[in-house]
Amino acid sequence: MDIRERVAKAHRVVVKIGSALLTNDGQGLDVARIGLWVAQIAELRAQGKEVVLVSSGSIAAGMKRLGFSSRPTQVNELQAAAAVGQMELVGVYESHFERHDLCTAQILLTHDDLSNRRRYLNARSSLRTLLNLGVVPIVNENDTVVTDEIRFGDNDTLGALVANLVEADVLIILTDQLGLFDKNPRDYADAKLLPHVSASDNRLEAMASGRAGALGSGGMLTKIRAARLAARSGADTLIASGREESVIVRAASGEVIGTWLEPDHGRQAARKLWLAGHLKSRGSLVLDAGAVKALRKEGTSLLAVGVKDAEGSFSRGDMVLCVDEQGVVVARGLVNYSVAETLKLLGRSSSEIGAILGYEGEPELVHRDNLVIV
Ligand SMILES: Nc1ncnc2c1ncn2[C@@H]1O[C@H](COP(=O)(O)OP(=O)(O)O)[C@@H](O)[C@H]1O
Ligand SMILES: N[C@@H](CCC(=O)OP(=O)(O)O)C(=O)O
Repeated sequence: MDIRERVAKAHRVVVKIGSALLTNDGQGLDVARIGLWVAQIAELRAQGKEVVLVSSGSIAAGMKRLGFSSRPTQVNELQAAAAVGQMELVGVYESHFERHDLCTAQILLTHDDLSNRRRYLNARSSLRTLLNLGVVPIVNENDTVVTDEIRFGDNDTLGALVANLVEADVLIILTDQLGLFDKNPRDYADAKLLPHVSASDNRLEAMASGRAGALGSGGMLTKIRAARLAARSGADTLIASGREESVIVRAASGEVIGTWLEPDHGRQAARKLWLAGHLKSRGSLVLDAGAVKALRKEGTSLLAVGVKDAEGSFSRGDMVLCVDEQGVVVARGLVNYSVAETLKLLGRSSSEIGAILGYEGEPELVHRDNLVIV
């Protein structure tokens, strides 16, 4: 099906609005423009679509309130700015949405919330309930409690994980550029806008310099990765300028207004989506060529016989990366044995596990149900 047709039929849309845009390049929250986006979201709701809003801006708004002239680098100052700014942010949204008779809800998430299976399922159920009740959930990272270990750091990733969580059809990422260019338009005047790309195209990274604007955090790189993550649940992603007239309504009708990043494979099962969203790993397993092939081509579990080395400080149940002998990540999964046990099992067959460890554990190092191919 053509992208226009597919997007126009979308029932569930996630809209992510970035810091650079929300704060009008550091001048405090752009209240008037927020009003325009809210009116467009209200229009989508009137068309019967469900919308989740992922909004940045708490740190930038808090910075202004607290009189910081640049984004703090210390975690405690970032946390303080976020706590102050989030109040203002949700206040502005709530008053705009109220004018359209729409109810909003604040959802603050951390990476830990989504990597813990029980909390992930709770977050999913709350979001779905709110959508069924006609509420517009407004999601941000819970910056006040995060430390580097457990933060997403950029809201593009959070937007994609929310798209996975609610199985959205479309993720719209609004930023301060017209879309994805073949090189950074801040640095190159001749950069060309790309209207359509495949989310999995591995040439995209090279086009996106990691450099973000003064207020944003991830630049285009995190937006491309977000599109790939969203593609796992079948969502089309649009990166577009939040300053274009009626951008949200036009985007949701499938208009080519920026860059569409299309999924090129089918929707993954819900449990695999949760695994794919597990972004922090505790170690890695080095696979031989036979194991790489078995995982990629045959979708098998990972057995110790195909593992040559193990690194890190993982315990049973932790997320580990499966890499090939050149260090390229092939898959990620939840491991059944600690690093100390894994090192004893390297290259050994499953039937030997009991004799080596002194107890009978699972025959696989990583079961295929707990494994996602990257
Ligand atoms: N190839 C590219 N195309 C467009 N923008 C790019 C590219 N490479 C890097 N960028 C930068 O990414 C920035 C947007 O990311 P960011 O500042 O994190 O915004 P946001 O707060 O909206 O997430 C742009 O202002 C631009 O300087
Ligand atoms: N959670 C942070 C947003 C982090 C951030 O700047 O993200 P992004 O808009 O993706 O560049 C905040 O509300 O300030």
